Parts: sequence; structure tokens; C-alpha cells
Amino acid sequence: MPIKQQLFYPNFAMKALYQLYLDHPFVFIDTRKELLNGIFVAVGQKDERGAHRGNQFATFAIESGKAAYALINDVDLKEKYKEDDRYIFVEDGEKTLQDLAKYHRQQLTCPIIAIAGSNGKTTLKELLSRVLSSQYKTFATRGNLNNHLGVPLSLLSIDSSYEMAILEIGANHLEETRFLAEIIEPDYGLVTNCGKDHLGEYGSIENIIKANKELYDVLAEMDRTAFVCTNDSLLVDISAAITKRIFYGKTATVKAQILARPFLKFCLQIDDFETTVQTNLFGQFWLDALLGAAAVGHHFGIAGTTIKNALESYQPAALRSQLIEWNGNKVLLDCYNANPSSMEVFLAEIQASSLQASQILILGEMLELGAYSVAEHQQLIDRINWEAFKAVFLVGAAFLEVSFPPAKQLHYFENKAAVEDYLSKQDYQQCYFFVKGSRGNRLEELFVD
Ligand SMILES: CC(=O)N[C@H]1[C@@H](OP(=O)(O)OP(=O)(O)OC[C@H]2O[C@@H](n3ccc(=O)[nH]c3=O)[C@H](O)[C@@H]2O)O[C@H](CO)[C@@H](O)[C@@H]1O[C@H](C)C(=O)N[C@@H](C)C(=O)N[C@H](CCC(=O)N[C@@H](CCC[C@@H](N)C(=O)O)C(=O)O)C(=O)O
Ligand SMILES: Nc1ncnc2c1ncn2[C@@H]1O[C@H](COP(=O)(O)OP(=O)(O)OP(=O)(O)O)[C@@H](O)[C@H]1O
Ligand SMILES: C[C@@H](N)C(=O)N[C@H](C)C(=O)O
Repeated sequence: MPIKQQLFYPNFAMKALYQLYLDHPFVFIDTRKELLNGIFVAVGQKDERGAHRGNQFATFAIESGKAAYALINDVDLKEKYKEDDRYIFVEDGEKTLQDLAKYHRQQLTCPIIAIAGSNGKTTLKELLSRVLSSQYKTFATRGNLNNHLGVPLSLLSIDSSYEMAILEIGANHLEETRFLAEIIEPDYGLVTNCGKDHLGEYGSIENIIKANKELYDVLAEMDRTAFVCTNDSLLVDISAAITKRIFYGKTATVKAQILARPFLKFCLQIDDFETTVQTNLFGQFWLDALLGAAAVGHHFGIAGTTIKNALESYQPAALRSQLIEWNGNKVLLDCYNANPSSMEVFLAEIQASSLQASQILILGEMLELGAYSVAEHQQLIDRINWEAFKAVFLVGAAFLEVSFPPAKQLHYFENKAAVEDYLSKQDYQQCYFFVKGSRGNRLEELFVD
């Protein structure tokens, strides 16, 4: 039967679509990607007729050879290509992508570990990926593809050759973590922590806790296993309904004691095994993520020394705890994102450190805080120990709404361009820059020559 007819035949549709995927196992949503012979799915903003913007690129996807098939939901395209088997009309590209990913997941047999939480998911995923890869062929979410599109695309990138998979769940509203966890159907789950991420969208810290708990709820309903950090009593409390919990942290089999900071060094204990781990991560707030990676690795039979080596080999990148050299200075870029919780621990770490260099703090405004913006920016300002810094740069309009002490170190800039201009007139040498702010600030661009 021609593929189009199979897809219209109700109960057969997913199996037929899945067969297309097995024959062309590269699903993509963006024709700017370099690939051949995949399946293009039109997604994105919808017009007044409900057609996703991605439909505009379907013809190019097919004609360029990037796609063997294109899933479209534009009725005009449906009419235009009614005789062409390569264009498949679906009701909604995003929903079809999610359904296909869920169906595919149900065919996969490797253990799947889902990571949710407010802060530190991507880095934990990277750490864990290094630990598990020492023994297993491990898939891990690429970059930050963690939302309603990223999770399905990630799942569809896992083939049967993988022995382990780690999937990151990102969310900014209630029910989103549940929605993604129900697609992933994780065998294991881990929540990093509950902090003030996307506070404006969530509306309250209570909602953030509820949202992170959604992963635990799905694990409980499916009778799956959670890795829970006992250093954080909130996580222990909100995971209580799960029968299968593997604890790590104080009082558990896998635990740690901090030996030195700011570049975190700790003593890792796994049963009777003890070793020192010198990481490249800036800040003791990474400890639970490091321990989480160790605990999951230990559960899957990775030896303590191998775990140590994997954690030590991790070089922070992608604007999370990333240390670079710039014109004779060191720059700690922690500006992939920022929210009140991550700002608080970052600032506390710097102010507790003695790095024997002139310290310059660059803080970009925190976005997506909604009604909390003024109070949270004020609290941030109030936490600054001005004497600890040679200079403090504050960037962005949100800082205009708060009051400052009369500190000589303070420099306010409306935007990144203004900082750039100021920096170009200074001759900073052998300073230590600490850079943190929300993604919208793009503060890292200050340090590209
Ligand atoms: C829909 C889409 O793919 N958007 C991407 C696109 O943005 P654009 O504005 O162009 O999209 P449109 O809606 O207009 O749709 C156009 C579609 O057409 C495709 N297209 C365009 C041009 C072309 O020449 N060829 C084409 O095929 C295009 O690909 C669209 O599909 O481009 C932007 C720039 O590249 C992308 O940034 C944008 O991607 C969106 C944001 C996206 O969701 N991508 C996912 C794959 C993903 O996982 N992205 C992650 C970021 C995830 C994230 O922010 N996570 C948050 C929490 C989650 C909150 C959640 N509720 C949410 O809303 O996302 C977190 O805190 O972790 C990533 O890229 O890192
Ligand atoms: N325990 C923690 N408490 C507060 N902030 C933390 C903690 N661990 C990491 N962070 C902060 O979270 C920032 C983002 O790290 P990472 O990208 O790994 O997290 P994430 O949850 O994946 O965020 P995103 O989904 O936006 O990428 C880091 O730069 C760091 O400042
Ligand atoms: C970049 C996105 N994942 C995110 O974390 N956004 C917040 C608002 C930020 O950039 O700080």
C-alpha cells in the first residue's frame, strides 16, 4: 500500500510512520542543518490557519535532498503535493514528533535516565555521560535540547546500539515536566534541586517545587527508580511516594566531604572506597551534581577510580563554569543563564574565595522574573561585598529599579555594548573577571576579540 494511504488508515498510521523513521532515522526540524535523506518535520509558530512556520521550508527540505520525507500541516501544501508521496500531511507536526518519539522510546531497551531540576541539569548530564561512557555506549542530550521539541528529537537520536541514555528535561511552566517525562518513560530519574529558575513564568517557588516533583510523580506512577540526594531534605520529602529510591549524599553509600574550593576538591566515599577528586568546576554548589554522577555510575557498576577519573577529566564548557584567558586576565564565564538561586551561590562562592588577583564582577540582569524582578535584583545588590572587588559592573535595565550603596566600585551599564566600550578604554591586567547573567545579555561576547 502506498505510504500515504497507510498513514491515513487510523490504527496503522504510527507503525507506518515508524517504518519510515527506521528507514530514515534522522528526524530534523531545521533545514539549516547539514544532513541528507532524513525526515523533516514542520514545527514552530502557527499562522491563523494553524500551519506551522516550518511548512515554508518543507519544499526546500525535499528538493535539497536533506529530507526523504517531510511532515507538513499546511492545507495548501497538502493540496499542492497530493500526488507526491514524499510529503505527508499530519494534523500537527509538533504532536506527531512527540508521538513518534514516544513510540520509538517504547521500542528501546537500554536504561533511560531523566534529569530534571532547577539548576545544574546540563552539567550533571555531561558529568554522568563521562562516567557512564567509560563502560557503556551512552547517549546524552546534545547541548540543551530539553523542551517539547528537544526531548523528542533527542529520543529519536537514540538507536538500538546505545547501552545507556541520559535525557535532560527543561521546563518553565507547570505540567511541562510531567508531559516530557511521560514521553520519556524514564527507567530512572534525578531532580538536581529546586531553585528560582523561570520564577516569573512559574509564578512562585511553590509551583517550581511542584513542577520538579512532576518527575518524581511519574516515576512513582510507573514504579521506576529515583536517585535522590540526601544533602537536600526537600528532595527527600517530595520524592517520598516513590518506592524505589537510591539515596546519595550524607548518610548514604556514596557521599563526599569538601576539601578545597573554589575549584572544587572533595573526598569521594563509596562504601569503603575513598578517593580525592580535584574538579575543574568553580564552586561548592556543584557538589551534588558531581555526587549524583558518582552515585548513578556506582549503581551501574562503574569502579570508584574510574568515576574519579571521569569527574576530574570534565573541562567545563558552554558558559557553565568555563574559565578562559583574555588579554592577560582570567575570565570565569558562568553566564549561560542566571536566576536568583544561581546568582546567590555564585556570589557566595566568589566572596568566600581568595584568588590572589584583582577581582572584577560583571553581573547581567536576571530575566524571566516577572513580578519578582525588583525584589530579587535588590537582594542580589544587597548581597554584594563591594570591598571584595576592584570593580563591579551591573548590566541591564532591571538594575535601574533598585537602590545601590554609594560604592566606588560600582559601574552601571545599560547594555553589553556600553560595557564593551568601557572595557576597550581600560587596561586591565592579571585580573579575575567573574561573569554571570541571563542568556539575553550574551555577556560572553565581551571576551571575544
Ligand atoms: C520551533 C523552532 O525550532 N524554533 C527555533 C527557531 O526559531 P524561529 O523563531 O525561527 O522558529 P519559528 O517558530 O518561526 O519556526 C520556524 C521553523 O522553521 C524552521 N526553519 C527556519 C529557517 C530555515 O531556514 N529553515 C527551517 O527549517 C525552524 O527550525 C523552525 O522549526 O530557530 C531558533 C534559532 O535557531 C531556535 O532557537 C528555535 O528553537 C526553539 C527555541 C526550540 O524550542 N528548540 C528546541 C529544539 C530546543 O530544545 N531548544 C533548546 C532550548 C530549550 C530551552 O530553552 N529550555 C529551557 C526550558 C524550556 C522551556 C520551554 N517551555 C520552552 O518554551 O522552550 C531551559 O531553561 O532549559 C536549545 O536550542 O538549546
Ligand atoms: N546547586 C546549584 N544551585 C544553584 N545554582 C547552580 C547549582 N548548580 C549549578 N548552578 C548554576 O546553574 C547554571 C546553569 O548550569 P546548567 O546549564 O548545568 O544547568 P541547567 O539546569 O541545565 O540550566 P539550562 O537548562 O538552562 O541549561 C550554572 O552556570 C550554575 O551557575
Ligand atoms: C536559556 C534558558 N534556558 C534560560 O535559562 N533562561 C533564563 C531566563 C536565563 O537566561 O537566565
